[in-house]
Amino acid sequence: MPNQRLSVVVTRRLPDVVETRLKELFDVELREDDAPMRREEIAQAMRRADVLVPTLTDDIDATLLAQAGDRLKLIANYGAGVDHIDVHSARQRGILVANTPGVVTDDTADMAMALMLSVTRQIPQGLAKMQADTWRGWSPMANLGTRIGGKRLGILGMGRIGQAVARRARAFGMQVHYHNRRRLRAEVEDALEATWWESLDQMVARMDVISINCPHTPSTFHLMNARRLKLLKPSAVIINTSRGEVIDENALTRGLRAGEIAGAGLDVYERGHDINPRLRELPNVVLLPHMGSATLEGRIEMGEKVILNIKTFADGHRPPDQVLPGML
Ligand SMILES: O=CC(=O)O
Repeated sequence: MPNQRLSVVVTRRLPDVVETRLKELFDVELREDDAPMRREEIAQAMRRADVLVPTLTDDIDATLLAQAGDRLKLIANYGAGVDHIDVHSARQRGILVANTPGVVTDDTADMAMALMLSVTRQIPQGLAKMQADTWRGWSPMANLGTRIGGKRLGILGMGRIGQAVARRARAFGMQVHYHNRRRLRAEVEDALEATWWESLDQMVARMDVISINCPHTPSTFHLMNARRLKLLKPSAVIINTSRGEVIDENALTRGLRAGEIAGAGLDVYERGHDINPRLRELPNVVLLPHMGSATLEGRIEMGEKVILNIKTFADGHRPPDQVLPGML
């Protein structure tokens, strides 16, 4: 629909520069405060807007999509993961879905490394000591962590983010292994010096650190289930910067409590911010509030991607970051 100002509803507050640009280009409704919209508000928005810009805190399921009017043509998600959107239902209703891949890659990979080092080098424990003023000076046997250099890192999901983690891990001297539905092309694998495992079970059993970097889809739900978690070496550490649903959180908590897994660094949880309370009590766990992609630069670039997706659609083309059900 060229030469027409599209009506766009955005469900959360975004960086100022992004909101300003959206106002220049579209007939946009922005949020006054940052509270997530209620389901009913989203349903209403989907009846009056051409484009909805939701985020991962909005559950755009089939029931909600059934309430969308004929007007809604595009869901331009602010974020890379689209597991909160029923992409199949949207397609059946002729609603396009787009996301913001690429711009969250490096920030999320940085956070995976930060979590890995936090867990293995006990950084939060060191910080707590300093804050409690209980440090009484250097001692050879105090604050002993584990070295990551020379250790085996198993990356589960070798897409953009997995590969960015691999490059960082190589720079830290780790041996990189990965499991992915599809094996990487030989030259990509060689450049990353990464070893492919066809069997996830076999890889899991041999790694010192596991990093979860696959998206959450029906086939990755609880990929790290109780049985597989039991295959981990008791000295192994698990890092998750992807989606909580890939790990059975209760089984992980049990394994950590029982000493069957040495530690975990988690940025994401199975039930959003409703975290298994027992996880909080564990000393060998570093928990972060889903901040893997949280840099101002990244958030602005995500906004630029959303705008490009909407603008391209407004010009009568497919959004560059269209998500199709078959891609999941
Ligand atoms: O988790 C963040 C994203 O999906 O962009």
